[in-house]
Amino acid sequence: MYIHDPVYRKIVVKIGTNVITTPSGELDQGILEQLTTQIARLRNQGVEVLLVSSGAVGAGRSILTLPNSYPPVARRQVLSSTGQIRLINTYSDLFERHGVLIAQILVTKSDFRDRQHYLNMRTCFTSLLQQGIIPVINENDAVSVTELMFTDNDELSGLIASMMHVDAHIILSHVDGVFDLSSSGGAQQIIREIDPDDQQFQRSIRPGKSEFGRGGMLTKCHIGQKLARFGITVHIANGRTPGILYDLLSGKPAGTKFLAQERTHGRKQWLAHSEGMEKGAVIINAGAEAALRSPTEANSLLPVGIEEVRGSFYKGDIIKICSMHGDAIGYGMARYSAEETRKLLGHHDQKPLIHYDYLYINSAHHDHERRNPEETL
Ligand SMILES: Nc1ncnc2c1ncn2[C@@H]1O[C@H](COP(=O)(O)OP(=O)(O)O)[C@@H](O)[C@H]1O
Ligand SMILES: N[C@@H](CCC(=O)OP(=O)(O)O)C(=O)O
Repeated sequence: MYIHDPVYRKIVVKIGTNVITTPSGELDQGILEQLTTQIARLRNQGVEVLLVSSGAVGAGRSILTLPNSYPPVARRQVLSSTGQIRLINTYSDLFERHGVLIAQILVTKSDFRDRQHYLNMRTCFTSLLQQGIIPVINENDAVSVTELMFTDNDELSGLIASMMHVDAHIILSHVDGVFDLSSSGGAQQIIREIDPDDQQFQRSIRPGKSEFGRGGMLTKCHIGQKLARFGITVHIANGRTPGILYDLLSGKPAGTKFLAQERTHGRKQWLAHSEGMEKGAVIINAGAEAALRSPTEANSLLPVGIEEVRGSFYKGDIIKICSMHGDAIGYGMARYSAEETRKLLGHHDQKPLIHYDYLYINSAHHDHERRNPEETL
């Protein structure tokens, strides 16, 4: 299959556990063959592909059986670290048939925590792509535990998509896309296109996830909206549909598409993914919140609007910005330490704690489905 003029030149493809696992829990060779063939052909046509694949825990489950009484965190560690070998070997063998070399990159949330480390990772991915190698990425489940875990690989792949400034993030699930579940009765329709500013469609999503999946549809849509606002098109489609990647890269309608808005600055994209990585927090008053949320003005966060400083942070650290009600309204990079900020609380005529260029404000409150490790097995 040759695609005449692929609509995207650089993509992240995320494959969920349920896509590549048979009902009995084995890796599904047939589907893996289909997907690796499509990816290899796209790559051989010059499309740059970063692959984020789940399935380590699933593959581990097919290798060994642990007693039911086994502690959940240790279970995930044992299954993922044994299963990842099987998963990556399967990918390596299948891509080799097409003469494509892959690299394995396992990451944790803390790898994205400071800007220098983040940029080092970007250099790594860029260098691999330059060499024509496909990075196959997964969370390092053996060492990432509880609060420093990604919600799921949809979150991780979203972070990589924005870090690498890709044209499209393709989330391959075992369902055909986002269905409109808001009306009862009758055949359910797929929502073909979603404008990232439209909050209404979320009513059609049921919380919860499938067996073996970790995040669920709400997380996928949350990522879809966020990336589309940064200027990255996001597709949620069925990874089991034959030729699905060819269809998407040919511009044929398939699954659900989040329509990309104008591109935003890379630094703000990084800050937008800072949830859980902050070193401290500030509580700001209503006036400051209104200023930061202003749709017409680019305002920085000044000490005069800060009511309280929490935790201990230094200049250059990421901090969370909370409203008086305790809601996280955004993230930014601090220009003062926590101690210096405390001294400046409420003072006028001071330089901003967070300059506008280093500030990201959530555009809406999203329900976020965070699962604990016990629920992921
Ligand atoms: N509106 C919706 N459209 C499609 N699926 C939905 C919707 N709301 C909830 N879901 C559920 O989301 C699940 C897909 O998410 P997830 O379990 O994360 O899949 P995967 O493992 O394929 O990544 C489906 O099993 C489906 O039951
Ligand atoms: N890192 C885990 C996958 C976690 C995950 O997000 O799974 P999924 O919801 O199937 O994409 C694994 O490889 O088993």
